[in-house]
Amino acid sequence: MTLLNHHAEGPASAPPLLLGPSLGTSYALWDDVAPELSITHRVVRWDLPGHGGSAAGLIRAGASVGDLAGRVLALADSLGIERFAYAGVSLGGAVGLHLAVHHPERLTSLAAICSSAHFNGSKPWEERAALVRREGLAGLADNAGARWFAGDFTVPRLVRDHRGADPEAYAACCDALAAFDLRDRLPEIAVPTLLVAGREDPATPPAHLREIADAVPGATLVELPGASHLAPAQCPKAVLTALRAHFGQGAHLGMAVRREVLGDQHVDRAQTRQTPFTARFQDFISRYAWGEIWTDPTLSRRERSMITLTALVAHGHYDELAMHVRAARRNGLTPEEIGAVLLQTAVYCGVPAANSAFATAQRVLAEEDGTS
Ligand SMILES: O=C(O)CC1=CCC(=O)O1
Repeated sequence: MTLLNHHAEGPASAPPLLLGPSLGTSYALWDDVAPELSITHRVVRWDLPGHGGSAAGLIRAGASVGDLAGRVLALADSLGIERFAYAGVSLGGAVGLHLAVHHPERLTSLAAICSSAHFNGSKPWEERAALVRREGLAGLADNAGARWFAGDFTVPRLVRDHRGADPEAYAACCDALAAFDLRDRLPEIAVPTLLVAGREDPATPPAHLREIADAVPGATLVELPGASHLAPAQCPKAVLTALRAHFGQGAHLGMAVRREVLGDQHVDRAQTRQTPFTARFQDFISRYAWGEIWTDPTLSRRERSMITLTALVAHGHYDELAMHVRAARRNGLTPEEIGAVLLQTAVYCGVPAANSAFATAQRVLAEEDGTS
């Protein structure tokens, strides 16, 4: 079966995240966002039928958003992806809402960006479909900037892709928008849902996203100043921040605990030194060590500090030990208690190891609070 054209990036073992485009665009809409998301996710972005590299024959006149969602599920199946997080812009977001209502077992999480549960009824889309079937896409592409972007901003590649889309396939996507209205079903959506609105979006203004946020239980709404309809292209950093917080909560929570235990100065320094080569490791540490282990309430942070100090002495990791002596003080251990832990390591890890550990800890404590 012919599949939607797509581009996959990120580790094959990472949690899958599918990204959907808006009408008239291609997956290039995600150029400034997807590579960053692919640090933690297996990102698959796809093209609408007749847009970008997808065959026009993948959609017919009178199509529905459900038909497009079916194409997305077929793509996921072909990649061996059973459950996935999903983010989509406008029509791509409508596909996400449809999946959340009709195929909730396939979704882990949803973000709808500059989208809506209805696109202002059928009339404007019937008119647009008729115009495109009659005259092609040149006229619409000429004024794409005003519909898509705030101010003088533009992305020539996206406007070119709009001009190059197949008119019949584009018109069939308009048919799908004309028939789309999911308002009554929104309260059924049970996956974690994020709505992102562009404050200056004339096509799907913030009120449309607020309507979804009000109806979907537990949904979060973020409004972006300076963004119009194609927020991922015009405000990629803000969109990235919102998506990261939504899809990577482990890392988010982990980062907060890491800052509490190791201090802002240390974490900021580690972040500044981060390179594309080390980014996945840093993210792994935040999610796993800090997001899962240090956040587990079974043991107190004081107890975890004692265990960590001992383990670091056992393996002779004295640089890490210095960092964790500081962390132990932040977690409430007194210099006397730290000394007692190190004394015990002399029994179980060996006197030379404890000797080096005392030297390291003494230096750190003297720097920290002049207690030694
Ligand atoms: O093309 C537009 O004017 C805006 C739009 C509506 C639905 C979509 O995907 O883009």
